[in-house]
Amino acid sequence: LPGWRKYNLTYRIINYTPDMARTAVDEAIQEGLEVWSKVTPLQFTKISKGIADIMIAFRTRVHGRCPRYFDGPLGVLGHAFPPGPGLGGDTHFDEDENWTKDGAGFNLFLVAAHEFGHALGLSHSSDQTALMFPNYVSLDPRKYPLSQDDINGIQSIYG
Ligand SMILES: CC(C)C[C@H](C(=O)NO)C(=O)N[C@@H](CC(N)=O)C(=O)NCc1cccc(N)c1
Ligand SMILES: [Ca+2]
Ligand SMILES: [Zn+2]
Repeated sequence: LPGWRKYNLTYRIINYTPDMARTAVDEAIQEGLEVWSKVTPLQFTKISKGIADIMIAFRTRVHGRCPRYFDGPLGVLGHAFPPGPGLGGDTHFDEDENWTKDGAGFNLFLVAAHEFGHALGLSHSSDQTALMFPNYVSLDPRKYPLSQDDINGIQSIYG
């Protein structure tokens, strides 16, 4: 099964980027998760210690026991592991990027929403309008970032 076998998932923000206010990071992450909970029965609960399903961290280059590495400024912006125990669901953002809550640099909400798609079981889409399209397209973050392709994908797992 490509998805989580439960609807109530926990997440924990392990560390914060210095690029943004902590409250702005909390909001961007929460909204990035809400994009998906709005169209599925999924619920997300923030915890501040212990092991969460979705452990979120800002990292650079080779980091911890993560099998994937970051590449400095630009290029890869983040990665997330598909549902499962341990590393499954964990989401990392490349701290060598300039993270913002507006149009400058890379919008954390938009990248987070994309990465959480992976953390919930989605892979990349060839639909240019999809949030799960491989490349970052700077959308107006206030616009609804999910395309029908994204909704079909997530509802095929958690319908
Ligand atoms: C092979 C992967 C590790 C690439 C990585 C990715 O897809 N992470 O989910 C990534 O950071 N891709 C860049 C594009 C690239 N340089 O390969 C990206 O912008 N992904 C985040 C993103 C954010 C918002 C929207 C979309 N469509 C994509
Ligand atoms: Ca990078
Ligand atoms: Zn991706």
